[in-house]
Amino acid sequence: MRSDDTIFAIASGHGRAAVCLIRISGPESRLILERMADGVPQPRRAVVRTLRDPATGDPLDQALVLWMPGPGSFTGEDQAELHIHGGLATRAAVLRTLSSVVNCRPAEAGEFTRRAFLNGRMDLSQVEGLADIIDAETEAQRRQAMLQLGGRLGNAAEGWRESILQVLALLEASLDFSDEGDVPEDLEADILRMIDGVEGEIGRALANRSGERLREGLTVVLAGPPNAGKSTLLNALAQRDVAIVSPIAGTTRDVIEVHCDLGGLPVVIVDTAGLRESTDLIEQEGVSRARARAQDADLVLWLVPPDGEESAPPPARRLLKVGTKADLRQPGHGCDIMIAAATGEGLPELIAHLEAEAASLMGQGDAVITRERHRKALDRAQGCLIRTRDMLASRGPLELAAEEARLAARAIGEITGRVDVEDVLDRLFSSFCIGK
Ligand SMILES: Nc1nc2c(c(=O)[nH]1)N(C=O)[C@@H](CNc1ccc(C(=O)N[C@@H](CCC(=O)O)C(=O)O)cc1)CN2
Ligand SMILES: Nc1nc2c(ncn2[C@@H]2O[C@H](COP(=O)(O)OP(=O)(O)OP(=O)(O)O)[C@@H](O)[C@H]2O)c(=O)[nH]1
Ligand SMILES: [Mg+2]
Repeated sequence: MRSDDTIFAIASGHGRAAVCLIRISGPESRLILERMADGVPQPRRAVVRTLRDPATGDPLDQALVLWMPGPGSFTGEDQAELHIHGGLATRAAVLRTLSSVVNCRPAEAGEFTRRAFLNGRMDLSQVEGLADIIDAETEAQRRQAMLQLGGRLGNAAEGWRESILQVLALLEASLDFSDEGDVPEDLEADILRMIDGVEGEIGRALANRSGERLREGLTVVLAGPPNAGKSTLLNALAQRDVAIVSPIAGTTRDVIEVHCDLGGLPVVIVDTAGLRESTDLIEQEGVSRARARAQDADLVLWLVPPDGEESAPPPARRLLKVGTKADLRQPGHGCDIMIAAATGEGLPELIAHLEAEAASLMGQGDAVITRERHRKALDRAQGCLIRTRDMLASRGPLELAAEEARLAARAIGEITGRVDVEDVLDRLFSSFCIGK
């Protein structure tokens, strides 16, 4: 895809709408406004203009028109916006005219933001923050994404990288100026202290996994024998009729996911097939999917019906034993919590428990890293730093210590996209919607 093309896209949602935003970026943006909108307005001043087909003079729509010249614009190049009426035919007419009056083409997913990145308007960690803002479903996710867009991770990474480059400069100076090929003693102490400082900060960032959990959402799997009341509980938690409930054992076969907002925290509740030996091929598949999801879950709610005490839970990282159909049984069972999803009994307690669990795993909102990509880069950087330090401390070859420091700086550079991130870019931008 050529990056000097002029691109356009509908940046607002599709379907029937009050207003539709058409976004344009690239060198022909000015020409588009001259031909279709009777000239170029003052920069960043919204004006109402009649859009026309320049070939016929035909009025297409009344639009709010914006001119945002580069390099200060979002993409770093000339941009225009047409806020038109939302009708389907209006949209079609404006888009058709756009591609016929000047040389321009529809944008790819994330292409506006890709240009902003390529033009140095934002670093890669900020681009990820922007992607997370679009995908945020809860308040805590939105906050975290805003902090990343604001540069919290990018600034930290740049700071670490600068410190490592300082270490590297001192190592290289020692290489050049010392006859013995080692570091002067007082300098060595300084270098070791600097390495320890950066390594410690990176270690603290790595120790906090709540950012990744918050971005992904906490996965809670409902598992148990058939008829335990899993789907009834899912419907109660979702507050809508998502899953089929019936007195027939083996009703649920597919995995059903519902995204919930528990006090601003994202929790994905997963209903699964009741676990039992079955000769039915479809049910067997459902049961094996249920086991797989339980194994991966952050938390499994193991639902035990009044007559189901003998069944054994599947392997799970964390498991809460929930007695169901409390209305049908005597109190006093070996369960962590008792509910009757059909009547609502015990649900506030269960929800409070889930909220507390979610808060303890992702509630602080103070995590610097939010993706596995960041974790992998920092892990590598930390390994390199530790090798740099060990090499120095054991009077190993200075060249090798310097090389490890160089690799550490490179690994950190991947976070902001300073170094080889081509493969990351394609994946990231394709996760955006068209028009972003
Ligand atoms: N209509 C509209 N709304 C939008 C956007 C947009 O592009 N268009 N955004 C896009 O995703 C977000 C806002 N982000 C933006 C960031 C920078 C600039 C921009 O052109 N800045 C110029 C001018 C600033 C000024 O001086 O007023 C600059 O930084 O120089 C625009 C939007 C969300 N809302
Ligand atoms: N009395 C009573 N009945 C319940 C309660 N919860 C569920 N049931 C009934 O138990 C039966 C099974 O409920 P489901 O929610 O379909 O059970 P399930 O665990 O999803 O079952 P499978 O999908 O077959 O694994 C239905 O008839 C429900 O109405 C409850 O709290 N009290
Ligand atoms: Mg079910």
